[in-house]
Amino acid sequence: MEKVLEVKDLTVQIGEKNVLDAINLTAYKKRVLGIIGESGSGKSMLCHAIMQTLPPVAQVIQGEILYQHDNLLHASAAKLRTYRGRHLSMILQNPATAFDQIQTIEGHFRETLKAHFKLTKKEMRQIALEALHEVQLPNPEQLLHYYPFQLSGGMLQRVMIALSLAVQASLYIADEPTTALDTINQKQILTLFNRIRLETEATIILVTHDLGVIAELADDVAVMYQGQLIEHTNVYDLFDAPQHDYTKKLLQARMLF
Ligand SMILES: Nc1ncnc2c1ncn2[C@@H]1O[C@H](COP(=O)(O)OP(=O)(O)OP(=O)(O)O)[C@@H](O)[C@H]1O
Repeated sequence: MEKVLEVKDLTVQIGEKNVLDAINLTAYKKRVLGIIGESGSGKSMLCHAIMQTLPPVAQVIQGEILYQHDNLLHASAAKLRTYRGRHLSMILQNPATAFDQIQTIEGHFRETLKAHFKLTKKEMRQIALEALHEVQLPNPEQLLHYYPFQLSGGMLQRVMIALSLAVQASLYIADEPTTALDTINQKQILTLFNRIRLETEATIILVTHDLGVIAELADDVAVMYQGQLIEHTNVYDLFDAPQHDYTKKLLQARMLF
């Protein structure tokens, strides 16, 4: 298995508190790494640390974040911009905040593609249409002329994924991507992630509260508890032979439903 991302001994503090405490984590090519853990355990902090979008109050105390063997913590601002726009894709819970409300969907595709490739308008349009088709949004031609506020949360979520597909992102970080969506949209997004896993070379890091989602999609799982990563294993071992008491409780709680 090819390592795409390696987090080594990462500690992040807010005030006196270690919100991430000596985290070691590996994500592999073409695999889905699920991250679970109770509210406040540090899942979002970990995603933001990887994307280098931590809030200003958070301080990295020690560690490394290696993306394709390059330490993101020491990358230049220009390199980080390239990584974020082209390689790393963060799929947010509330996609509306990620869009410029006075820019059409086509405008968003152009801006993203122009930043990383030399393409004509016609080529960019073609790539956008193909990506929107990939995420199974209806009437892509028409959609290109829409503004973000004209689309539902589920549609925007898919446009976000389409933008990442258009640049062939290699690492998707999805922080509770379906929490704000209704059941039908949830299912569609998860199906889409499954297709990305099967049909592209990408790695997906998926934060979720839902063990059902983990069972369905994840190849590997990391369990977070109070800022620590207490278990990091493949999905079969997690369900068959959980090591940590917290993980056992989590699995038992699920059996009750
Ligand atoms: N901007 C902030 N300022 C101060 N503390 C913060 C901030 N953001 C997060 N924290 C704290 O950092 C810790 C980890 O939070 P984080 O959001 O990563 O948890 P989480 O596991 O993603 O929780 P949830 O499942 O509820 O999203 C928590 O104790 C939280 O209160």
